Amino acid sequence: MDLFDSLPTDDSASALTNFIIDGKFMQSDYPAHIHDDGKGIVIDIPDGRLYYAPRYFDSTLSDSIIDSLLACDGIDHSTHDWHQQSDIGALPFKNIQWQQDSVSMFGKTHDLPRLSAWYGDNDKPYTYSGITLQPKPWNDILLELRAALVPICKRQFNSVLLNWYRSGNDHISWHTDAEPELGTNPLIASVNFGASRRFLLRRREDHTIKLEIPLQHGSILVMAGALQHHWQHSVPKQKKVKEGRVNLTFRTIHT
Ligand SMILES: O=C(O)CCC(=O)C(=O)O
Ligand SMILES: [Fe+2]
Repeated sequence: MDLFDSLPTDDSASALTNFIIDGKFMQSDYPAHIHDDGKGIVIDIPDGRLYYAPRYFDSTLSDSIIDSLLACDGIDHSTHDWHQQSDIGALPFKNIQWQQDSVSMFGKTHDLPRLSAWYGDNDKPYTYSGITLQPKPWNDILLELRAALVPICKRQFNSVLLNWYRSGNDHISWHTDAEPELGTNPLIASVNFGASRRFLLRRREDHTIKLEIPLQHGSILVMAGALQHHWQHSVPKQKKVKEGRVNLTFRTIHT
């Protein structure tokens, strides 16, 4: 079966109108409209543009995708206590070789508060938070997800960074995706499965200017324009969230 046989064809367009009130995105001041594809919302923010499709993949398909992304021989990923698991990189994951990355700061190493994996064309190394990652080769699931983005992004990305937030304790701090190898005004497509988490954006030079988007199971968020140069983003801790979440950010690396 083609994983993407069942893209939603239902009344998702009518559900989208709940995100737009008087021409503005949710509680924000930013103008928003429904995209011609009927699946997503376009949000215009100063120096950037966002496309958000809350249910790009239907829930049955999304369930099976997260199941594949976390599958590990001999472990039930949905009940396992991943925060207590050491030696992640040595486990027999079926599709994604997850790893615990760490960063060095002031002579000390710190584990990142999430697990990650990097896949893509093999000639595209990437430096991220001070660590250089060599991508692992594409597999079928990642290629299908990449293909599903073509109608929106009109391009084939050459790499993807996966983040696994094991629970609401895992998070990503304020940052921009403005590494030099992404070029000027990078287009970044973020795909989300599992727990719904808060995705926050704030202006680099004025942190009181903010926007929040709930990234739910099966959603896609595309960040475009000069956004990475003017806005930071983060996924804060949400202590009450017990369920895991996998986020994939597809990117084009220029080397
Ligand atoms: O998990 C997310 O939604 C964001 C991930 C992210 O910002 C990144 O990997 O650079
Ligand atoms: Fe990011």
